[in-house]
Amino acid sequence: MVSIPCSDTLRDKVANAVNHVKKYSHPIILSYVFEIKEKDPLQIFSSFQSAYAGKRFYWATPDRTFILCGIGVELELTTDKKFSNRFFDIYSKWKDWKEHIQIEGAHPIGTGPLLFGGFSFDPLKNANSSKWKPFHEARFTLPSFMITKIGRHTLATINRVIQSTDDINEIINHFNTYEYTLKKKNEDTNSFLNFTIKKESLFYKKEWMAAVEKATEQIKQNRFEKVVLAREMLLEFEGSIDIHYVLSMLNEHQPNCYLFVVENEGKTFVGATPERLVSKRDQKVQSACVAGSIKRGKTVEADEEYAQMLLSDTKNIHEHQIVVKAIEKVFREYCQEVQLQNNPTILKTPNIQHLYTPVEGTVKKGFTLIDFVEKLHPTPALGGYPKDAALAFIRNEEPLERGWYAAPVGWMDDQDNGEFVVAIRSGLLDEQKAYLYAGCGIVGDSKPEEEYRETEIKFGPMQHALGGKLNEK
Ligand SMILES: C=C(O[C@@H]1C=C(C(=O)O)C=C[C@H]1O)C(=O)O
Ligand SMILES: [Mg+2]
Repeated sequence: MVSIPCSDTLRDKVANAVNHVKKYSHPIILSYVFEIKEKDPLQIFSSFQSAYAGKRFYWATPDRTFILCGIGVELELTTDKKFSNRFFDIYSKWKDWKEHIQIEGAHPIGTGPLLFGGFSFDPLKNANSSKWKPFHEARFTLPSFMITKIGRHTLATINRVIQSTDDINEIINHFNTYEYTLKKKNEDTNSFLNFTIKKESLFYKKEWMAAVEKATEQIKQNRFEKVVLAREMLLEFEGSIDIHYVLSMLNEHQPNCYLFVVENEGKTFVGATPERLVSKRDQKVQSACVAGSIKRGKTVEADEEYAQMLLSDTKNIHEHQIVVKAIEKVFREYCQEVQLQNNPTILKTPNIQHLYTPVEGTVKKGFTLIDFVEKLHPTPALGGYPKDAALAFIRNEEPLERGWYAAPVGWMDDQDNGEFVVAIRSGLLDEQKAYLYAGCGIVGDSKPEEEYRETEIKFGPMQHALGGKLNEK
């Protein structure tokens, strides 16, 4: 098992790093990667609750074969730039840092210095509250240390930003302390539901239904083809929400979904989404068209019947094809080879089933992960089509602030690998309050009552993880 080198070698590395800082007048990120005994990242997440609450992140892929658990904030990059500039501003800040990174130890993709964070859905939406303010238009952090689970392997990364004025002994101490912390046995942590829902508020039902009606009229007048309208639910609690409990519930009850948690001091954005926006590993990029929905059946037969109904439903197919067309267009432009199947299949999560078309490609030289994020977001699965007309409609008619809901959340490393999901089936936890979000794609033949029912199903996973009911199937 590889470990942090003995202190003499470590001293040399640190001295080298300090020289680099002086030579280039720029701080450096020194990153150590080493394998540790198999550990449960959920347990690690919770064992740092008291010392690092507000400074953690968590990420798991739908099959849970790739998990990140980040602790502490070594570096924070934020931007309040509007439009596409929020993407490129973050990218250029990270690019500056990329010239000043030293990594020690074998570091497979997903280890070493990587940023975790996300972007706002729409910087042009007027914010009437300060609910999302600490999240900025984009915010990414480099963790002080991180656990990466790849299959059965558990790797640890310790990062340190070294400034020219830093003391060498203190830096060495940083690495040794975290190495000790990561290797020691974690206490078993179980959390129990010790917070209960006091009040559930749903806002603006009438206004929302009217907005759906208005959208269908405008679609029939060919002003646009599709728009996604979302709703907000506020849950108020007796006792403080325990994020470890919520995450454990999502982990257990939402297989087939990505898990993400972004802590930001007192606020936490958390969700279990089935929808990948884009992943890039070396030159391979993947995205997914997820749009068109139907409930789960109570029996295997009923479930299959619903799936077949969805696969042949013209309204849902139309809703889905708009997304396929838009994502395919981006891939054809930015990739040299594109693979996608002609017809959607079914993606099932415990609460709902969706039409699903995965898209894959090999990126053309010169395009980056952030280029894809910028160009894809929001896909017509979350915004609509055409993009600008749909966004304008959402801005004017949707009675809520989306913040980071339905926006890209994920990670990126220094070699342009990374993955972003579409942050749906999610909520913003703020002490004794949780704001949950759910939306649905409106097309010409959408019926307000049916779409309303679809959002109720989509609130289900977060409601349940917070101690509320699991939607009846
Ligand atoms: C907007 C949401 O979901 C999106 C809308 C869907 C639909 O309308 O069929 C399906 C999947 C998602 O792309 C949400 O869950 O909040
Ligand atoms: Mg729908």
